[in-house]
Amino acid sequence: MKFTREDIDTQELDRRRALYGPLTAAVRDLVDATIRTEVDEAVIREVQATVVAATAKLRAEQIDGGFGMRFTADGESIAWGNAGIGLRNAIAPPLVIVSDDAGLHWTEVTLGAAYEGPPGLVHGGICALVMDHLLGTTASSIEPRFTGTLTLRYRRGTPLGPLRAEARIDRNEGRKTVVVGTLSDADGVTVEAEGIFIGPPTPTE
Ligand SMILES: CCCCCCCCCCCC(=O)SCCNC(=O)CCNC(=O)[C@H](O)C(C)(C)COP(=O)(O)OP(=O)(O)OC[C@H]1O[C@@H](n2cnc3c(N)ncnc32)[C@H](O)[C@@H]1OP(=O)(O)O
Repeated sequence: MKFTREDIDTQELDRRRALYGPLTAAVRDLVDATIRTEVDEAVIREVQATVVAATAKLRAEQIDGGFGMRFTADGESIAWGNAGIGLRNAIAPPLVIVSDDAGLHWTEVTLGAAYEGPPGLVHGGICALVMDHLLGTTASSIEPRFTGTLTLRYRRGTPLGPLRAEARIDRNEGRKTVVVGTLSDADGVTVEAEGIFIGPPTPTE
């Protein structure tokens, strides 16, 4: 697994956020526009050439493989390629996860046309992505945990649009943490989730 240390201070981190965040937002918007556009064929071809040229510019200097997870000297994590939260990943919704002192973790996110499965509804795999990441973050609030088993019950279709997901730890069993959660729209729960998240063995195991 690719964990590296990035020797930068908060100011530099903020500078990079301000640089890459708007680029990612623009690409995300491009994805949405590509799905929904109804412009003329000539314009489509012109835009394609522009996008290909822009991609070639970004490709001029690239890292190998995925972005990995980097940590600053202050211990702040930079998971900018992550499919759920990545600041540099236009595929990520992106999720912003918050928590309270009582252990509730939640995220409010709007999923648009790029996340469609059945017409007008969120793709089931995207619901799983949201719940996996939220439940995994909840499980990892004390120490890192990886998804062992994720069980979802799709109670009804999840409409595209604004959604809220919540999670909390149900119980800890040694290095297993069981987390439960829900995904909801304005009318209530659409998906129930339970996950078993597993930490690395302790040195005595
Ligand atoms: C810094 C970053 C964080 C930052 C936080 C970021 C949050 C990220 C959220 C996203 C999380 C992900 O997507 S993670 C990516 C998806 N997940 C993965 O790739 C994990 C792939 N699987 C594995 O690496 C492994 O199978 C593990 C780690 C899950 C388990 O391997 P292991 O450690 O060898 O486990 P093992 O000794 O056999 O078993 C330990 C105990 O767990 C149980 N167990 C084992 N596997 C499973 C399983 N799949 N489902 C249920 N239970 C299981 C066993 O019965 C046993 O229970 P008992 O006998 O003790 O009762």
